[in-house]
Amino acid sequence: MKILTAAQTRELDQATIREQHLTSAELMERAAEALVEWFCSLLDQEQAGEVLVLCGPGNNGGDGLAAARLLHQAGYQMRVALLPAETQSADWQHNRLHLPEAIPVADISEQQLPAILPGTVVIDALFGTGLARPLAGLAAALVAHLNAARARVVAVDIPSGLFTEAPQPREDVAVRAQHTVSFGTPKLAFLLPQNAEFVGEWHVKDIGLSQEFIAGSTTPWYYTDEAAVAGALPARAQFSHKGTFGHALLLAGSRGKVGAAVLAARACLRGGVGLLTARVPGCGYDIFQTSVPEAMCLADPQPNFISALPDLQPYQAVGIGPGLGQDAASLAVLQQLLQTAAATTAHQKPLPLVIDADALNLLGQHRELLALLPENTVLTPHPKEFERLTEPARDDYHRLELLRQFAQQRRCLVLLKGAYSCLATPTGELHFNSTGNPGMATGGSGDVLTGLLLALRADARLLPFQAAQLGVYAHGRAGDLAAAKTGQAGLIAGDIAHYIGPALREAEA
Ligand SMILES: NC(=O)C1=CN([C@@H]2O[C@H](COP(=O)(O)OP(=O)(O)OC[C@H]3O[C@@H](n4cnc5c(N)ncnc54)[C@H](OP(=O)(O)O)[C@@H]3O)[C@@H](O)[C@H]2O)[C@@H](O)CC1
Ligand SMILES: Nc1ncnc2c1ncn2[C@@H]1O[C@H](COP(=O)(O)OP(=O)(O)O)[C@@H](O)[C@H]1O
Ligand SMILES: [K+]
Repeated sequence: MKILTAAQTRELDQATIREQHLTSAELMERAAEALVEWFCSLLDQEQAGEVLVLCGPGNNGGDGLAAARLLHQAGYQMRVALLPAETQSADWQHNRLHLPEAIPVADISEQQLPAILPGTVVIDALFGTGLARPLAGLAAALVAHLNAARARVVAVDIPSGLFTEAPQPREDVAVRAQHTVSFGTPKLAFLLPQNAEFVGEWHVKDIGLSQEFIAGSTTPWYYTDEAAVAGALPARAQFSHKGTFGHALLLAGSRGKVGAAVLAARACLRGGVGLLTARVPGCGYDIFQTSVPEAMCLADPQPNFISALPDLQPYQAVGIGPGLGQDAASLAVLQQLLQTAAATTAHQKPLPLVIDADALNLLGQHRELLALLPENTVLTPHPKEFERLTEPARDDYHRLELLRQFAQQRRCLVLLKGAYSCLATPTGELHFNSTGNPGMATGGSGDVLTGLLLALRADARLLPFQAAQLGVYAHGRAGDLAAAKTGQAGLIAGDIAHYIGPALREAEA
């Protein structure tokens, strides 16, 4: 699903009106109906108590006025407060005229901020995608008053004060909502950690906006939902054999971290690899062979870390990093891997690599090695590892820009991990993942992801981006399936590996 800018959202609005021969008020009515339907499913009249709608002067306020009317008709006890402005939009005026007289309406002023008791349900319809500048004056005072009130807040389209695709100066206020109900497409602001305290849980409602306009829009931002990966995993042909699905090499583990190799290997096998060989330090040989009998194992001559690169000739993809440690000998292995991979081919392409964890940290310390990365290498840094590869980011938006630049410059697929993990492509696209949950914030989750990505990169049937996107999505989906059984607190990384099969099956052609 595409993520559009505020300007594109406005054009989308107009395109929909033209294409479907609507009035803009009719489109606003759809938005209000979608909001109200969602609201009624959240709280009934009794649970809601009095509902206060705060309305700004534009179409976001217009949505609020229309929703107030519809909720009143549904039997909710409504109150409306209007933020004064020199002019109001035409559809605002339309809905103001049609507001039932039974609903009390007050004008907001510095002297008369609306009373908001703790627990009141407030619908924030002050500003939406038309926010033109940071909040100041009365609007800022109102938002501070609302945030101090400890009300239950539902934001319409986007919490007022948040920009759709840009950061706000730090001192600015924005509404802190528990829920944000948005229309048509998700907003970039929803996907960034710095906005989580404002956005709360977000919901995107389909209001029949022009699919043709969306299809024709250019954007660097995408949201990987179920539809984006549907059918991404080709069905297995009747006469396929283990060679069909690739032979992967995993370089992982050091003394005390052999578990990382075990987890990555299990995930790789569950990811459908044909054959898996793991290079582990000498101390890991028995552990590994006992824990993952389906994989082959090449013990390193060193007992505590990996010091020598096996011959790469038999392999269709190589993963390196989980539990690797940062010994100088392992750095030399990484360097040799990068040099050799560029010259080795699988499926007539540079040997696919997946680089994670300490291998990323080593790259960060020796940035001259970045120039050796073969095209379409998959790197999976969490924000700290990404900072070591690049520079500290000013904020989440700046980090996205660094991510985009890095992926373009290095012609790699770079996955910035976390909630809504963001996959950057060599062409400058950013794909935010929709699956996963905070139960996955547990040691080893990333190792499982590396193993799964390795399996999918070894599968010659998948293009590099498809493999990475499917891997990230299925990893999160496996985490969601696992959490449904164990709860988030009880989830451990091995559970994610266990559910990779069911998660991948959902994406099978
Ligand atoms: N597109 C869609 O798909 C659909 C969109 N819909 C809805 O429309 C919303 C967008 O409406 P919108 O464009 O009228 O903008 P909106 O957010 O109401 O704000 C503009 C007003 O605020 C003012 N203003 C701005 N910044 C300010 C500030 N800092 N401090 C003070 N004032 C400030 C600005 O005044 P000005 O800048 O001219 O002074 C203007 O009056 C969208 O979020 C969604 O809810 C749905 O109805 C249908 C489907
Ligand atoms: N709050 C969250 N929501 C969704 N996914 C998460 C969340 N926290 C962590 N994850 C996922 O779990 C994995 C954690 O990886 P990483 O930080 O490398 O952990 P480790 O090094 O312990 O294996 C990533 O894929 C990340 O996207
Ligand atoms: K709003």
